Amino acid sequence: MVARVAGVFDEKLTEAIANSKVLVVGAGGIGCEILKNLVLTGFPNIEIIDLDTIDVSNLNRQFLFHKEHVGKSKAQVAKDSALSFNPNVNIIAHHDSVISNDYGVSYFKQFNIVMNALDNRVARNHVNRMCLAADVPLVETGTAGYAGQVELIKKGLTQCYECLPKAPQKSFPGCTIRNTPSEPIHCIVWAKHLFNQLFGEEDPDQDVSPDTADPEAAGDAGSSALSAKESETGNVERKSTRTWAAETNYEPEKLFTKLFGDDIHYLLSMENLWKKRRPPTPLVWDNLPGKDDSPAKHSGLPDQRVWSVHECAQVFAASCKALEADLKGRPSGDHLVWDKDEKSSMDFVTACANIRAHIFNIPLKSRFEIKSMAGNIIPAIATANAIVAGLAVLRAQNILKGELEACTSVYLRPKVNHRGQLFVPERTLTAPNPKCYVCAPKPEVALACNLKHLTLKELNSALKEGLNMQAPDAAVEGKGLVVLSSEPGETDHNNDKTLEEIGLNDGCALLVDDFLQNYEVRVRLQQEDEEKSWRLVTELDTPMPAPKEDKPANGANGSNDPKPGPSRPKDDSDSDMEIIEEDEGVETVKPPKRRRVEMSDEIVELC
Ligand SMILES: Nc1ncnc2c1ncn2[C@@H]1O[C@H](COP(=O)(O)OP(=O)(O)OP(=O)(O)O)[C@@H](O)[C@H]1O
Ligand SMILES: [Zn+2]
Repeated sequence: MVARVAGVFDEKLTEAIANSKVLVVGAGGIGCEILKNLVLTGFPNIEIIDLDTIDVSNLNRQFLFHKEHVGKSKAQVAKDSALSFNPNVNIIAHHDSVISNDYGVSYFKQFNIVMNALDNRVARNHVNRMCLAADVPLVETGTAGYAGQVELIKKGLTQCYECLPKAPQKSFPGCTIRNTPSEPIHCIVWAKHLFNQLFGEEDPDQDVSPDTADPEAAGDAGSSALSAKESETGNVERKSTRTWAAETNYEPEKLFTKLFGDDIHYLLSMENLWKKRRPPTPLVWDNLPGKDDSPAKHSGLPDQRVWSVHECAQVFAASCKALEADLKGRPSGDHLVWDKDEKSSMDFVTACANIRAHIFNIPLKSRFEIKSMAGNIIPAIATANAIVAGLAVLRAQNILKGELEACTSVYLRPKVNHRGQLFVPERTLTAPNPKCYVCAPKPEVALACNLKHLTLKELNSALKEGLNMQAPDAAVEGKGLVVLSSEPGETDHNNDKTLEEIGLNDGCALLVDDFLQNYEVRVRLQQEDEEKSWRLVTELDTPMPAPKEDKPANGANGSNDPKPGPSRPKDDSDSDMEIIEEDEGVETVKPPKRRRVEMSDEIVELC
């Protein structure tokens, strides 16, 4: 099949398309559709970037990919398949992260339009900045289940991707997770933390053992358990869970007894917790509910069925052993990264979450349901991707015709609204937020921290994490003193000095820039004695205009992006699923094969 579009569009558009050059970022669910549409519409010069390889789970909706392509570069295969529709198109494929020095401002400048088909904030923020710096119109797309969105981002004309604050991650108090879970999600978060404690990157904020500092337990928490003997499985919370597990050779029965027996006894001894709650029931390995279930109870798809506690314990044992073997096969100090698509990781979390749920009288869930909840996932819908990609290419045509004012955002609603609309366009473009710390003429932000404690190394992380910079350089305003340099080695000797030690005090301002992103921001330092780490204070935090009437409420579909009015859906797609939000940790190097960090990691606040 060869697409022929001559005569379909008016002369002006045909010519504009013929002279255009378009960059598509992401060759996943939406990216494949966009590429196909561009090729069929006669766009002659297209570049496509994707860092990933094709997974079997992509095949159900990323139709440019087939079974024989599994393991190959998404960008390259997308190119090859798209060329079969129109071999006359010039497509350049990059198997690469868009967040790479190779794609600087001058690279972006060569395009008339950039089209984002990404699945994470980090990459979206980055492309947003590159397009602002290069002054290239960006068509930003996203879907979340049946909902979707297409919007134009154009310097000086519209809001940028970072003009509005992002929805905070859903958080649960640490003591709910560790001591008093009451919903399945609490057990799922606990199970993911346990995975990290045993096999992943250990994080002290993800402790899974009973929390004796729980204010509700009021001081005498667990005194009886503490005074009790040091059990065979190790005293509760005296060693790190990992150390103890390694010493016991990850013996499933011993792990089970500690986690679901001893620790629960310990929690029971925190009597105040159970005065108004149903107390948990410790489990005994040899006597688990469901042991004598008839085989009929085990029929049906294992993913859709709720496993008995006995089955969960068996899956727990098998997955523990598989994960231990995986960990042992790695160089010392390496760790596993939880991945909902990795069988043992998902089995482990399903089993642990359900065993804990049973203990706390919380309804058990199927593996399928837990997978959705563990990744904050909703199904990825191929038709939503296709519709959004279609709208995106229509917007690309508007842009080429110079009709920027007509490029209002369009929202795909999950259901027809009271006016009978499935697509809801904005009436006008939304102007840039003058307080945006990215696209304002003089971007500014405050960094609240304790200058006596925050080191330069931590400042570097704060700028990277908080401001999504890749390689920040920072100099003291008015003095020109360079305190952070992106040149390796230049300021490393100061890494462990605190900001106070290098002479920075409350009210000082740093001029911070990221050469790669062509982005400069003034960072005011704000001394806060109580601040344990750091916090960005932006004026974006001021309330935004109320949602307009006929749009889905913010986050209505669980999307990640708190735009006023319709939410900006996020398309963190997965096999048959789509993640709404996660603390993205997309690799920024050039990986031939990535292993995405897909922890949705609800930020757990310690109470
Ligand atoms: N920094 C980046 N540079 C280039 N491509 C990226 C980057 N971050 C994400 N992507 C790509 O954006 C695409 C998003 O598409 P989509 O949401 O459909 O993902 P996907 O194909 O479902 O991936 P998976 O199911 O493996 O998570 C993915 O192919 C992903 O590899
Ligand atoms: Zn902005």
